[in-house]
Amino acid sequence: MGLLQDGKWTDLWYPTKENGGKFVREDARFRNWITAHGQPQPDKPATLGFKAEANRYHLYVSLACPWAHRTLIFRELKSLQSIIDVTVVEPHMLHQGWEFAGPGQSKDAVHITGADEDTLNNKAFLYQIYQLAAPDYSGRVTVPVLWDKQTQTIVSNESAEIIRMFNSAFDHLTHNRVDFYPQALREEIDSLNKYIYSNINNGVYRAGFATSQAAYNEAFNEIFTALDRLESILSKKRYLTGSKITEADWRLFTSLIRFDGVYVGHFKTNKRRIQDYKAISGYLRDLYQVEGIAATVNFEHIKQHYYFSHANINPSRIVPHGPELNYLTPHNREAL
Ligand SMILES: N[C@@H](CCC(=O)N[C@@H](CS)C(=O)NCC(=O)O)C(=O)O
Repeated sequence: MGLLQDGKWTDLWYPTKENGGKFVREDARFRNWITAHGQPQPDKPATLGFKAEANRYHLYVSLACPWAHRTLIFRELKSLQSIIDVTVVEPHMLHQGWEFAGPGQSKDAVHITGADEDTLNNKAFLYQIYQLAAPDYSGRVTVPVLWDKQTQTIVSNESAEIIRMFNSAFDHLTHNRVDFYPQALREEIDSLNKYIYSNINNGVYRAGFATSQAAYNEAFNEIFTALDRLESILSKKRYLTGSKITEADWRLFTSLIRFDGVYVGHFKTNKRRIQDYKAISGYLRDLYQVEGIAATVNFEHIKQHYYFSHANINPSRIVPHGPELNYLTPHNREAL
């Protein structure tokens, strides 16, 4: 685990000491946009515009990562599978960060089924993809990465923005006009996203990566206060904003699906399991059973990543076999 400093790889864990033991997530640095016609977003003049074209863009993802998982879900639900191809990194993120399968693997690497070689750029490590895009890059090397084959650069490494692009920029090519960010619900979705990001999506990391009891306590309390609030919303509505699935649901989904299998144990978010919340657990099964979604969930990569990569949290690197999970039982939420 590490980061690039002036284009050079440095093996460093997150600096929590200077923040009283708190984990503070760094902002993503590549923030350009793909639009149907290639102009930059009108409200983001500093960014470059990229034109939506078939087979021009490539996704680098980890199947373990909740942020990357969002992009795979949108690729699936927006019929982008044949237009945007994907490379899956190895789940173990070790001294050289994310790495690909294949002959260039680091000596500590263990190949896990489902990880790919980088046949597009022929690199061994994800940081080398960042170096291709910006030879003097400084910052963390994260997934997902949306790569432009034409200009050989990274369009975006911010999942929240990649899914917005996927939601609409390619509609004229795919003719899939399902809208997960409809105009009338934008304010509500934005406000849910903000709340869920800080208390759940990033909340579990703030609990798990905390290096002081106080920082852990704060995150832990915020997570379970938020889950109680979501339980109350979801006992009255099938999805967060009502009867239609929106972006806010998919952003919550990728954290919920990792909760009982990993966060409860590895990140110590163990006041309750998702299974113990009647409404949230039914809602999670409902989303999991949407066509195409189960195939985007890989529990082997998820468990291998967290338990094996974070040796400061789990020094033995033993990956637990349990718990038994079954998201295919009836959700009984149609009536809501
Ligand atoms: N803001 C980014 C966050 C992505 C992120 O933090 N990904 C994690 C994996 S779950 C990562 O690659 N971490 C490597 C690191 O922090 O060094 C997004 O949502 O796209």
